[in-house]
Amino acid sequence: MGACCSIPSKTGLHSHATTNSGTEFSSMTTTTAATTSSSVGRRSQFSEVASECSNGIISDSGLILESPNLKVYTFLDLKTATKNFKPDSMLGQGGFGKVYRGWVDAKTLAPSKAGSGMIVAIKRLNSESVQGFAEWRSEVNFLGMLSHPNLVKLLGYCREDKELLLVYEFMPRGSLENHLFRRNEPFPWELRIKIAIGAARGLAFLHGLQREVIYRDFKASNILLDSTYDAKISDFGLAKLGPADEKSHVTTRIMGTYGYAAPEYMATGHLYVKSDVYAFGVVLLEVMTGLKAHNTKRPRGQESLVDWLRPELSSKHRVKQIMDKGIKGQYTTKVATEMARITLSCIEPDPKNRPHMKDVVDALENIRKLNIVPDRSSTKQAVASSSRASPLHHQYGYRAGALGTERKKTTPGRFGVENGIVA
Ligand SMILES: Nc1ncnc2c1ncn2[C@@H]1O[C@H](COP(=O)(O)OP(=O)(O)OP(=O)(O)O)[C@@H](O)[C@H]1O
Repeated sequence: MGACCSIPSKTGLHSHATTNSGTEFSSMTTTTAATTSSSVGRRSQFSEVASECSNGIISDSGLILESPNLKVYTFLDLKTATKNFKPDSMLGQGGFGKVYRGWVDAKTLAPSKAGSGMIVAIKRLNSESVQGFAEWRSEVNFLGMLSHPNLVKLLGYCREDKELLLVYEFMPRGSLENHLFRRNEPFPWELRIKIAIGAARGLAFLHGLQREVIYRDFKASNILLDSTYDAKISDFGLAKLGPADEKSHVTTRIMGTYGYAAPEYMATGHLYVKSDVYAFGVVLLEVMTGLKAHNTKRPRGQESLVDWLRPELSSKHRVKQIMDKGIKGQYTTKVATEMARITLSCIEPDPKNRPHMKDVVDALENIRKLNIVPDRSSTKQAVASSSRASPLHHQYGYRAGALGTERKKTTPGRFGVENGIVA
């Protein structure tokens, strides 16, 4: 019930002229009537779970919305909100476009002048991107319907001629990737485990729906952080509805990010819910070591973090050697070995042997409770300094990982049709 009532209703906010023109999207959110009728069909894609409440269905502390409560913006609205996409308001850049800081009215979500109202993140997709429309539509379909404390909130969208934009709640502490790899000070263990638990809860929610959602692109750069480092999964561009009936997998074009994609998916195109569990295990390995999932700058044989370090995870002694040196003293040996155990199970080559995300959540929560280190002052100091540092001023350069140095500014390469590498 709490989750239900905490979701603010934005019914009636579709006041701007709708600009949808494409047939694929035209039935989605154009008018209240259309929204209601189309959303009934869409809701059934997900499930008939748990109890109903006034604006949706509650499921595992999340909510499947009755209708997508999204505001439709014009391109001019979003130009105004971002000061004409001024370069200095850019928050980051991904494979499909740039993300800008913008301002909207906190109540109506109407665009406002910089400095008044609330900050939002506005993603503007590259107009030349072939894959862009499909990703944009997937984001609107999934994030428009699902609501959970560990999924980033989509507030609205714009589609006008070739312009495709998405408006999200602003996540002031950026992504886990920024903290793990792009800053000079090591990121504290307590925050790493807190974030891992939050992200695991988000995935568990998706996997717990009656018609499961396979996220398909789980990675550190898609875990965004609010002001208190609560994690929210963003970027549903590659998400897929899980198999219908008794099937175990869906077969799909191979797309994702090097280093995170599960071996069975890379080899066959068969995508399982457990393929997400594999990617989650890769993120856990990054969290433990402070090293990137895939880095072509590492020596031969070490490019793939999993291939390189998987053998180390089953030895208590060797696990200590691979932990990020920067956070020494912030966790106990027991914690490191338990982390290694759960990581190893997530990256099992056979998807059947990987745990369910809800079990991963439980395991991580237990690990968090286990971590009674003798002297917590180093952790407290590290947390305080991490909280003081502004996430909006990422320092680029080098930082020490456990086993060497990792160059900061390299986003793991995405693959798929967009850049022509289809396995
Ligand atoms: N809601 C948000 N609040 C604050 N910053 C954001 C938000 N969404 C994205 N960003 C910033 O923009 C960057 C780019 O995000 P985006 O989702 O486009 O790409 P990515 O996940 O980094 O890479 P890829 O597109 O290759 O998967 C993020 O790393 C983050 O720093």
